[in-house]
Amino acid sequence: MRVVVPYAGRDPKSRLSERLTESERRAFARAMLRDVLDAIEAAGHDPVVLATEPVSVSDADVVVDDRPLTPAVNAVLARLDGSDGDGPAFADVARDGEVAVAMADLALATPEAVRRLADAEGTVVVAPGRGGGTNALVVRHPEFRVDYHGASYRDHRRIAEEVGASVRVVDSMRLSTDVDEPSDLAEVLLHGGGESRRWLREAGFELNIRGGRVGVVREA
Ligand SMILES: Nc1nc2c(ncn2[C@@H]2O[C@H](COP(=O)(O)OP(=O)(O)OP(=O)(O)O)[C@@H](O)[C@H]2O)c(=O)[nH]1
Ligand SMILES: C[C@H](OP(=O)(O)O)C(=O)O
Repeated sequence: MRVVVPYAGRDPKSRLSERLTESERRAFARAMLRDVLDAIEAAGHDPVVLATEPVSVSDADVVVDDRPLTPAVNAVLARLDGSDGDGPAFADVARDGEVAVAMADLALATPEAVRRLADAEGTVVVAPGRGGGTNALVVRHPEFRVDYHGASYRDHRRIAEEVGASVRVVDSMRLSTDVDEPSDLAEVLLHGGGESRRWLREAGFELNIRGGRVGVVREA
């Protein structure tokens, strides 16, 4: 299945700016993107980065679309009813009748988690993110469209209901953990296995285990 991975490379991960400089956030966002692409490929699926500006990644197509997240993803979903876009970029979406969308900040994603998402039945499959977001979707319904930000998990369930889609929710710690805030860095150190964890370790981050929830500290 085609898995679209939205990626905003300019000033990414602004909610991490109290811990990371802008160039560090760019490098860390790239490391997370790499982990997501690796998980998708190892699951036997076909990632395509939907990027706001050109980005070089090995083993994955990149399509540049500088529109905001929601219209950029909806232009891909419109392929499912053949009503938008006639370039070659997402021709396989129309052919297959299905497409997945997985965010580039799912640093804990594994091939198993991606397979569970892709194999779930339902004409709309949703993997909720912490705090009300939507970390991954499979769309097999031609009329479903996204509306990201805010409580998008709730919005996507409502939109799916309105178009008559059958909804399945994937309950997955690995897909629900998007890395947005400093406390999420602890999850990467605890459960990550790829480039993102390596990048944090090399940048001097360690777990801070002092009672209560585990956090992170950075070596001076
Ligand atoms: N193509 C595209 N991807 C986007 C856009 N905005 C965010 N993304 C991607 O969508 C996913 C979720 O993004 P967010 O966590 O909401 O935003 P972020 O820019 O990564 O981080 P913050 O600045 O902290 O909000 C990430 O994979 C982003 O790279 C956009 O305008 N276009
Ligand atoms: C794009 C947005 O991501 P969040 O801001 O929740 O990480 C959402 O999932 O709607």
